[in-house]
Order: sequence, then C-alpha cells, then structure tokens
Amino acid sequence: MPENNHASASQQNSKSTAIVEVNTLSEDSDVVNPADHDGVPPDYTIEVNSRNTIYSNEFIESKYIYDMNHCEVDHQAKKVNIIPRKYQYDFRTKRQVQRTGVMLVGWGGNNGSTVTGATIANRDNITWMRKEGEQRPNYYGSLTQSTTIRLGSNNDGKEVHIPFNTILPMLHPNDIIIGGWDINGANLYEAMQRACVFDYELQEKLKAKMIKFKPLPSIYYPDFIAANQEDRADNLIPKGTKQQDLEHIRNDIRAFKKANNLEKVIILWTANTERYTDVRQGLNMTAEEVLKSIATNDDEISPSNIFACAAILENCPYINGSPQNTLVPGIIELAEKHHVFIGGDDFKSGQTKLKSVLADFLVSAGLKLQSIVSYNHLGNNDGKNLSAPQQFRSKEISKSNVVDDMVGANHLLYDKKTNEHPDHVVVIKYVPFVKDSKRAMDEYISSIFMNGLSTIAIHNTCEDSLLASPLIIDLVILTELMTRITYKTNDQEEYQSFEAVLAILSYLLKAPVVPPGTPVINALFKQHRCITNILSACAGIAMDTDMLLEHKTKIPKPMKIQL
Ligand SMILES: NC(=O)c1ccc[n+]([C@@H]2O[C@H](COP(=O)([O-])OP(=O)(O)OC[C@H]3O[C@@H](n4cnc5c(N)ncnc54)[C@H](O)[C@@H]3O)[C@@H](O)[C@H]2O)c1
Ligand SMILES: O=P([O-])([O-])O[C@@H]1[C@@H](O)[C@H](O)[C@@H](O)[C@H](O)[C@@H]1O
Repeated sequence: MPENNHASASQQNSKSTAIVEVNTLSEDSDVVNPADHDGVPPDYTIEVNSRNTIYSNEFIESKYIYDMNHCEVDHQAKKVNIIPRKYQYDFRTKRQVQRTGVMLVGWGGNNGSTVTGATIANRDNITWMRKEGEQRPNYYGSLTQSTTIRLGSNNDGKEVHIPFNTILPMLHPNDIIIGGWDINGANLYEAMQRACVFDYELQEKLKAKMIKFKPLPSIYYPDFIAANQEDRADNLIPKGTKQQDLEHIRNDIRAFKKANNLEKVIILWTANTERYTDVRQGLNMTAEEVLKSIATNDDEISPSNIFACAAILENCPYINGSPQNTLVPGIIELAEKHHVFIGGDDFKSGQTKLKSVLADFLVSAGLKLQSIVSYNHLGNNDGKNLSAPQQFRSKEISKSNVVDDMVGANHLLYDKKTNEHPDHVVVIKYVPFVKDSKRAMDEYISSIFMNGLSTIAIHNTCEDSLLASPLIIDLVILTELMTRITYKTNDQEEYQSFEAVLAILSYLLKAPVVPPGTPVINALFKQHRCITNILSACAGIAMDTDMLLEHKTKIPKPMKIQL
C-alpha cells in the first residue's frame, strides 16, 4: 500500500476560519477582468456566519428550505396548475474525514496502475523530465481537486470562488490507501509498464514503490469477459463454489481494512467490461434471490455480482466503473437493506462526457439534433476486451443512452407519440498500435433555422486512463463524503442517510444508476449543479442561481431569516 509519509491533508479541512478576502489571482488566469475575480487559496477553510448553520467539533449542521413546483397538467382545460411547495431539510455533516482505502477490482489494469502511480507521484511530489522540460504531478480532470465553486461576491463586488474541496471537509487523494485484486499477477510496476501511459522517466521514478504492490488473486468466470482475456488469468483464487468465492472476497476486504487500520473501505470495479447478465424472477430480482443464486452456484452470477455483494455485506460502498448491469434489482435491494451506498455505471470520461454537453447545448438551444455518430479506436486491453460482441454490447448501451433525457425534455423538437429521437451510432475498434491513446471521432448533424443543416465534427486523442483516473479519485472522495452526511426533514425526528443508490455520482458516470422509479439525468451541467447545490445546502451556502440580481437591480438590505 502506498505509504502515507505526510501529515494527512484531509485533516486540514476540519479547522474553521472565516473567509479572508484575498487578492491572489493565478498569473495564468485568463479571466477577462482579473479584478472581478478573487480566488481563495486551497488551504483556506470557510465559515458561514448564519443562525441556520451551526459548527460543533463533530458536525456542520445546516437548515435548508427546498423549493419544488408541484405541477398538475389539466388536458381538458389545457392548463398547468403549479403549486410551489417548500420542504425543510436539516443536514448534518461529520467533520472528521475517515481514514479511507479503496480496493480496485482490476487493480493491475491501465486505470488501476495509472491512478495508483498518480497518487504516489502527487503525494511524493515526484517530478520527471521529458523533451518539453520538467513535468510536475497534478490532479487535472478531478472535479474535487481542480475545480472551483462560485460563492458570491465581496464588498468590492468581486466574484469569490473557492476550491471545490473547501466547501465541506473532504478526503484528500494523497491520503487514499489503494489495494485490490486482479486476475493477472503482474505487480503494479509491470502493470504500469504494460499500460504505456506514463512517461518512461516517471515510470522509473515510481518503480521502487509500485513494484511492491501485487494484486490479490481474483475470481474468473470466463463466460463473462472476452475469450481473448484468458491468457491474462494467472492470478486466481482456488477454484470453489460461488459461495466460497463470496466468502473469500469478504475475507480479503476485512484483512485489507485491518492491515491498514482503515475506518472506511470503498470497493470500485475498474476491471474488464462484462457481458450483461440475465435479469429475471428467481435469479436476481430480490436480495434473497441474489444470495440464493450465489449459494446454489448459478451460472448467471457474474464476478462483479460477487464483488458487489461482498462489498455490501462488509458495509463497503460499491462503485461500478464499467458498463455491465452488475447492479441488478436484487443487489440494489441488498444495498438498501444494509444501508450501504452503491453507484454506477461506467466512468464518463471523454467522448461520452462531451456528448452529454454537446447534445444538451444543441437541444436546449432549440437546434434539432438529428444524427450522432461516435467512432473511436483504441489499442489497450480494454479495447481488446471490447472487440468481443457481448462486451461491446455492454459498452454500446452505456454510450447510447446518454442523450435520452435531453431529447425527452423537448417535445417541441421530438414527437413523443412516435418516440422520435436522433439517429445514434456507436463504433469502437481495437487497434493495438495506438495502445491507451484513444482516438475519438464524432459527427453531430442538426436541423437549424428554416431547415438549414449544421454539422459539427470533432477529433480527440488522449490516453483513456488519464481521463478515467481522476474520476476514480472523485468517486472515492464523494462517496466517502456522502457516508458522513445525514438529513432529517420537517416530519422526521431521526437523521438518516441518503438513498443507497448514489445518484449524486451521475456526473462521473455514463449510465447513471438511480433509485428505482426516479429520473436519469445525463446532461453534464445539470449533474454538476446537483453536486454543487447539494454540498452547498449541507454547508449552509446559498445556491448559485446565476441570476446575479445584485448586478441587474437595486438590491435591498438583506432580510433576517430564522428557519
Ligand atoms: N477512459 C477509460 O479508461 C474508461 C472509461 C470508462 C470505462 N472504462 C472501463 O474501465 C474498465 C477498466 O479499463 P482499463 O483501461 O483499466 O482496462 P484494462 O483491461 O487495462 O484493466 C482491466 C483489468 O481488470 C482485470 N480483470 C478482469 N476481470 C477481472 C476480475 N474478475 N477480477 C479482477 N480483475 C479482473 C484485467 O486483468 C485487467 O488488468 C473497463 O471496463 C473499461 O471499459 C474505462
Ligand atoms: O470516453 P468515454 O466515451 O466516456 O468512454 C470511453 C469510450 O469512448 C471507449 O470507447 C471505451 O473503450 C472506454 O472504455 C471508455 O468507455
């Protein structure tokens, strides 16, 4: 496990000091009017001066009024009755960040080795040379580490932004203890070399630490991943029943937690994409059925089903970074029964992330998106596994559904009676030569004003693992945070956790799993606002409504509101 040889960065977030107005601005700031923006340094913490936000040593407690419009559509009268409703929430966040570990399923893969090497490089501030000169480690691409949240404005009318991870006490990636399993026995140095993601000099500087890490043996059911993965499977637990596999993985989790003196362990699947499993009565529709199917060695129980059940039964959140339908109804019910968080599916890293922005931009601008073609080729082992039809189908599904909510929200452009929607084609090809450097080519065709046509063509090349690794970090950090947040409402006495299915993670995932019967949101900036607004409410900070009325009207004196 990576050593933690520095004072925990996570604990620094637990102190509280008032905001100090600062005029620091990064030299490379490209804002139009630098004077209009204040960036608060990362080592500051925030304190909300309000009677509705209470700080104790243990908790941050905030009161929040949730406004929601209840709508009644009267088709006879051709009228929509809108009843604005208000609900009071009391949020409570434990301030002490937990000593947290993540066990990656597929630790020896490109994503697993890359995220492990990156946290070591950042923690130990390892620099390396390449032809452009000295390179420094960073966490670019991480929402929690490399983005800011607009708080409001200061007395001079300047916009004040804080680092995202300042809004509430959060785990720091440098403090995450990483371990996990792989069906392949390569140590993490060999895995990093195989991945061909990091520069050579960085690999060599990481060697001494990475070579010490060897993935735990894992479970391998050949029928669930491509046959071309068979030669990789040399690091397996002794062949037994699926019940024995479940118990073995549970023991691994307990051992990892004890050996590293952890308070929280998160299990995250970044192993190969599996084929879909059947979903049917008697197999996996209830928690009882899933556990019975494991006990009776049912062929349709997948490795990822085993890992998910093991995690839940060990009170460990489980996150699915791949597109297969691991989180069947029975596993969702098991998580709900045990009040354990689960999330998925499939990291939303590049081509699909852009699609969830472009489709939203086009449709919300009233442009009728008619055709989307998403082609990519890649040469890593993921691409090799996806070259098999059943594994490709899992990925095709997760990459295809990402525009459904935007199209469904605009019945002016798309006829709901005929389920009208854009043509949408997903193509993935395996080209070994390019390795992890994925090539993505997209074409978006839209009908525009007076039936003109607009075609947008995009080409993107980048290492897939450098896009996915910061998402793995954010999934761990946000999941650990959510385990410290509880709420009660105006008609409840006891504080309780959020729903077991962590829909708040949707921003990081292509095919968000949501609580049964609730809407799936894919539009990226809706997902982003969901995270920032919920965390703002927990911190007692007013939502950023983007109205900026203070700059458009003569704003009155603030009212004193006691909730
Ligand atoms: N940008 C991205 O890289 C990206 C984005 C979204 C989703 N994903 C998904 O993330 C997953 C990992 O991607 P990758 O590029 O690291 O792939 P990879 O093939 O390099 O790594 C997967 C690892 O999982 C191991 N594995 C397979 N079955 C296993 C099992 N039952 N138990 C333990 N280990 C097992 C393999 O040996 C391999 O080392 C894939 O499913 C991929 O589709 C990747
Ligand atoms: O960049 P993105 O679309 O979010 O996700 C990627 C896909 O484009 C790629 O086809 C696939 O091989 C990767 O596993 C990943 O899913």
